[in-house]
Amino acid sequence: MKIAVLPGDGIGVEIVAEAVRVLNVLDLPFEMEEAKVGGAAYEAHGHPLPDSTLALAKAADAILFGAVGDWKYDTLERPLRPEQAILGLRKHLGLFANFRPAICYEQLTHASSLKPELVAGLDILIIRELTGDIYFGQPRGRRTAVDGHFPGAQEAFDTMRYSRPEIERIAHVAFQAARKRNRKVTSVDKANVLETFQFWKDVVTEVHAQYPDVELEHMYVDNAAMQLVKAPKKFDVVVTGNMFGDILSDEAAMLTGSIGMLPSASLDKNNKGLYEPSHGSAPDIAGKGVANPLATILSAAMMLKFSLNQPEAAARIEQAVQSVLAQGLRTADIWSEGTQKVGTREMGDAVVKAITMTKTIKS
Ligand SMILES: NC(=O)c1ccc[n+]([C@@H]2O[C@H](COP(=O)([O-])OP(=O)(O)OC[C@H]3O[C@@H](n4cnc5c(N)ncnc54)[C@H](O)[C@@H]3O)[C@@H](O)[C@H]2O)c1
Ligand SMILES: CC(C)[C@H](C(=O)O)[C@@H](O)C(=O)O
Ligand SMILES: [Mg+2]
Repeated sequence: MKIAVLPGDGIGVEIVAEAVRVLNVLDLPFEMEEAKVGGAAYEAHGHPLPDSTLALAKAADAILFGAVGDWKYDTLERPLRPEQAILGLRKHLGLFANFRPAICYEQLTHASSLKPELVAGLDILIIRELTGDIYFGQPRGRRTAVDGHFPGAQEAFDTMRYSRPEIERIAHVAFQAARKRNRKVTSVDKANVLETFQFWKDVVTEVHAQYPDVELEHMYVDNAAMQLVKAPKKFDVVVTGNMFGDILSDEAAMLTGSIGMLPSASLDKNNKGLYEPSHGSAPDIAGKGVANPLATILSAAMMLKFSLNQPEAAARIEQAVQSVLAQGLRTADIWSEGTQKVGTREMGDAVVKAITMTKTIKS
């Protein structure tokens, strides 16, 4: 089982180190190879996604990714910016299906910014289309306006687009995922304004005909943003486009207590995948040893389940995470009165120890 390890920038380095330690304690025949990506790769090779990193990612059975980006690269021309690395990996590897489960662990009910009763027992799954939409649509650029409110002025433009097969395949992913859960899909769109999303809604409705056992509801994205904080437990599977999914998944992260708790899996049509926390490189706390590594550790568990066919090992990681939370250990982002504040490393240590304990009990 070959895993490409791409820590990236900022806290990416710190949190991936903990996930790797957790994987190593499982006693499975992993072959891990690390490569630079993002700003780190730009510094070393002059490009955020060097050919060698892309080749490693392609050759691996799965990819463990940290995060990329730093404010200092924001003035670089766009193709050289760190974020292009993760966008390029998604595109080149065909990782169109992004799973972002938002689960509120019992011990973190009080860490959420919402009232405990709203999030207790929360378990929703955001499925974000990841290789289309305004993120990748062409043309895009800058030009002189020939019409609009200010003809002759400089303007910038992007293109929002989705093709029928792109919508069909993500709709199938969502309905199939719902069959393994509570059989409800909420498709989030902006069909009242955007033709791209009227088409999205039409195609999702057509695909739904093949899944009569799954309930489908449509919701506009502005309402969905509101409903997510009003009554999040009414959702089961949420399926949406690339940009709305980006925004709603950060919002959903706060239902779980912290963005540092939200893992993700980005899958291709054969379930080969890239696994990363939903958050970024957090330059504001990078290098301080305080970042929460649990989203990355839980992403490693998703990797074992989805791409490496090791569901038992995945369950051991998930149980270990629950166990450290039950012990009262908290990084700063999920800390509350009466719990013990720990750093990135100590949190990783605790997860490793909890896994080792289950190993001892089993043998
Ligand atoms: N997939 C990715 O690599 C990815 C995702 C999102 C953002 N980014 C990039 O990251 C950089 C920073 O972006 P941002 O600040 O908007 O978003 P961010 O997710 O990096 O950080 C947002 C806030 O959440 C906190 N945070 C994030 N992860 C945390 C963790 N594990 N533990 C504790 N606190 C955590 C940060 O300290 C910050 O206050 C930008 O360059 C952005 O483009 C990369
Ligand atoms: C860094 C950026 C390109 C990325 C996105 O917008 O997809 C990030 O916000 C994410 O959620 O993975
Ligand atoms: Mg995002």
